[in-house]
Amino acid sequence: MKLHRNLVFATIDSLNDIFNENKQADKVLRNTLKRDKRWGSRDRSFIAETTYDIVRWKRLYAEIAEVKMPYSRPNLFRLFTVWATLQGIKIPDWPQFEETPTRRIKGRFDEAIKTRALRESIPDWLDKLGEKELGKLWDKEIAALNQQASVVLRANPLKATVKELQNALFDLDIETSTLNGYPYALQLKERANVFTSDAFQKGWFEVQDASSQRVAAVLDPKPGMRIVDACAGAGGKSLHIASLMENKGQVVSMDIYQNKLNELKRRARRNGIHNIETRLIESTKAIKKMVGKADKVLIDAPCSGLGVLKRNPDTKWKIQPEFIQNIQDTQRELLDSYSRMVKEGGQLVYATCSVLPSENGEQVKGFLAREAGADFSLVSEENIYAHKSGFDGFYIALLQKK
Ligand SMILES: C[S@@+](CC[C@H](N)C(=O)[O-])C[C@H]1O[C@@H](n2cnc3c(N)ncnc32)[C@H](O)[C@@H]1O
Repeated sequence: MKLHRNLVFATIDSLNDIFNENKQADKVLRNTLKRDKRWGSRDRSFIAETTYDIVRWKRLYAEIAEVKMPYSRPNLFRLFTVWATLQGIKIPDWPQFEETPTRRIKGRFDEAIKTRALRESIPDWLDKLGEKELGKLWDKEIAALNQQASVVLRANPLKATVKELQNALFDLDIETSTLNGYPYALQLKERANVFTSDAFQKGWFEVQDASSQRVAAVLDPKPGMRIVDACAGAGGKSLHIASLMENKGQVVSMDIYQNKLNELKRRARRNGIHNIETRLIESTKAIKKMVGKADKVLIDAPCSGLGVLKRNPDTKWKIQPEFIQNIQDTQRELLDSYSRMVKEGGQLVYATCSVLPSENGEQVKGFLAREAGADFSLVSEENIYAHKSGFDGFYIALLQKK
């Protein structure tokens, strides 16, 4: 592979924003990719994938390159050199690479990967926490979470069948395969920009990981029901739920951020969905109004996001142990408070995109042991691990109210 100057520079600029300016990787890349209209899809994927790779492997590469934060521009080039050398790419003789020794990279790599926290490129505290919580599973799980995520779509049955969507994409040279056990999913055989397709503009599909598609499946909403999606965000699950209800009944999508709910409304319009009502949670009033009124409530709780490291590798560098502690307090409060919206005989689904038992099964166990959970019983729970499923790590528990 030949390296092109403007693509490498765009990658270095993106890394600078992510590492030194503490900006979110997906937002930084969205901006960088707007920079030059002449870039084709290969150029764009080079910038995006190289940036994500270097973010993912930051600790390992920094150890090999012997550089420390904050990274100067020459140090960002050293990180890039480690990436390129390990990929077997020849380093060009540009002045930016003059100071970057390539000879010792392979030897230092062999030495570094003897230590798991370096090999998997994670902070020491996270390695300790993962081992404490998952024991032997952690080794395989963190390795799987360091793999690049595959792209999975969810067909919107209000607009198209899976077959119709597959054919429409095939006409655009985008090959997909169906996934056993995920009735609306199509997995892309190769990465492609699906957002520019006519099918996307017409609301035929959303991009949604296979594990995430399990959440609405477990909730099992039926036409005519009233469902509360209490942490709806931009609506990934709400849209899925509403589509399964065939636009009949009501989905009340709540969140504490209006901008996310606005995005949800935009997506609902594209999806041809009319039965979602968004409600901003500004105080406990919004919850009190709904106490005992929902057939089913989904708490897709804010979490550490450790199950989705494949697609958000910068989470490794952004979260701190205190954040995980605080988010667990929030999860406990949400379970106690939002479960009150379930009517008698109704159901509650608690889900996270984390693989830590302390955010998952232990939260549910704690809830069931408290007064707030006294009327509930556990029907089923799924611990979805990336190393077993091949998709995101998730947790989904279904609870029944007496
Ligand atoms: C895991 S994300 C939800 C993702 C969303 N359900 C989806 O499928 O796209 C968790 C959401 O909880 C929201 N949140 C955080 N604290 C909350 C609270 N106290 N009450 C309700 N939502 C909250 C966040 O804004 C975020 O959108």
